[in-house]
Amino acid sequence: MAEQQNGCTPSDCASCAQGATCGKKPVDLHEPANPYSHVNKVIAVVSGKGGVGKSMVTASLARMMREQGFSVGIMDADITGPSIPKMYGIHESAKGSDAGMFPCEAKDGTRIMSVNLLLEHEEDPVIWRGPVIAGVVKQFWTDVMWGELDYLFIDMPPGTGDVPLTVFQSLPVDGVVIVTSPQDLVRMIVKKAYNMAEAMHIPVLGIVENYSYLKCPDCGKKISVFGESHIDEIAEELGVPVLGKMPIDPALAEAVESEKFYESDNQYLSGAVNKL
Ligand SMILES: Nc1ncnc2c1ncn2[C@@H]1O[C@H](COP(=O)(O)OP(=O)(O)OP(=O)(O)O)[C@@H](O)[C@H]1O
Repeated sequence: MAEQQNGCTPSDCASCAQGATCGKKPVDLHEPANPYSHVNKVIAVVSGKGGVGKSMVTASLARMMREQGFSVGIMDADITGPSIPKMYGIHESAKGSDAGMFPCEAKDGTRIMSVNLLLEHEEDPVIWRGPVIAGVVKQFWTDVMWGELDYLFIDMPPGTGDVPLTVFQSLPVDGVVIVTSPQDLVRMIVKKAYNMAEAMHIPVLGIVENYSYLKCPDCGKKISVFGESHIDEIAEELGVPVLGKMPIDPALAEAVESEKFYESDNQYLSGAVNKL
């Protein structure tokens, strides 16, 4: 897992000849959860680049698990581009007590924390430097009272910068879901995300392809808007499952636009239920 320094893990140390004397023993950088949080599984949703619909996939996975009867939270770690609260029609401010901050609860019971719930006006831009942003994400773990959760999904900012690094090092992430779209650079981009997770010793649970195709409303033909998909080959090469292929679906876009994602019923990822 993320207990590493100089590329070593505790299990590496156990079998290393220098294990007893090495001054570079792994340091556990994990931050403690808020005492009022009991989270069973933490899943980070990542993408190697922006614009692939990562928030859509995060919320879709959360919805799916919610529909299965699990208690679910979403941590919106995309601090400079938060979109989760609006998808669920949440515009209020998060409340707090001496013990920490309460996540806001969506109409389907999904608990949400996002920087937008802490800003005076939700249109205010977040103009903070990387370390400050990373610190806020850490606080979403240490200071938020998530309560009992079966799943906490983290909507990560795109790429492999400060925030993903902080999340992987500081939070007990159980697995990563990689989101991508069927475009030319996809092989390289997926591999970047995969390699980052591997470097942090976090298992990749699978890949979701978004914008896979568009179904013609008249004849039902599938149109590959962004080119032919290569996700099956890439997933096989990496030895990870494809959790689903999501088409461009106007019903999903409408659920976001109308801020009623809590009503959306996305079947495209149903194959992922047993893999999370
Ligand atoms: N499969 C889809 N079908 C229809 N609309 C989609 C789909 N995926 C995403 N969208 C829409 O595209 C827009 C951008 O999606 P989203 O907010 O998830 O991207 P994002 O999280 O900003 O992407 P990234 O974080 O990768 O830059 C949203 O308005 C969303 O409703």
